[in-house]
Amino acid sequence: MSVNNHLEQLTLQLAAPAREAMRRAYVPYSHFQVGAALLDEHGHIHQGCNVENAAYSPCNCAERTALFRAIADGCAPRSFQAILVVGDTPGPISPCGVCRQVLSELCRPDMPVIMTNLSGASSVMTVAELLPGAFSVADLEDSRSKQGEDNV
Ligand SMILES: O=c1ccn([C@H]2C[C@H](O)[C@@H](CO)O2)c(=O)[nH]1
Ligand SMILES: [Zn+2]
Repeated sequence: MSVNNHLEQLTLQLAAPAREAMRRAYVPYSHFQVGAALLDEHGHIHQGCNVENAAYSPCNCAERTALFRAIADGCAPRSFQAILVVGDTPGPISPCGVCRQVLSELCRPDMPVIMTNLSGASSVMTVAELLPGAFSVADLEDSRSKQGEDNV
């Protein structure tokens, strides 16, 4: 299967579950519903919607809801095949910086992120393309090894 054909198949498979999740968004403040559908290595789909809060900062985006749900349900980090996100945006929805950081930790760098809107616009970027130079565990290791040296 060609790369484009594969992405079309993923889009067909994930668009409806993402839209279904979008309708469950809890958004009394922004009134902006977002849905996500995350495909795991076994072919199971984990849905996510945004969940807001009166204190604003605890708001959780649809992408992170799907990722955290999947991890809580026992999926291994970096085992996912693809995520599709949908919002009522003029063009394909763009994941926020926090979600890009979480995607970079929990998904493989080459995993496709399919960004769509309700009119059918769609664009695809890999996790690495969405956040080049992400802060990662490798950055922590360096500081940890230096701490280890200080402690001896
Ligand atoms: O990719 C995105 C962008 C925004 N939101 C949410 C966060 C907030 O609840 C609302 C408005 O920013 O949309 C998402 O869930 N995903
Ligand atoms: Zn986000």
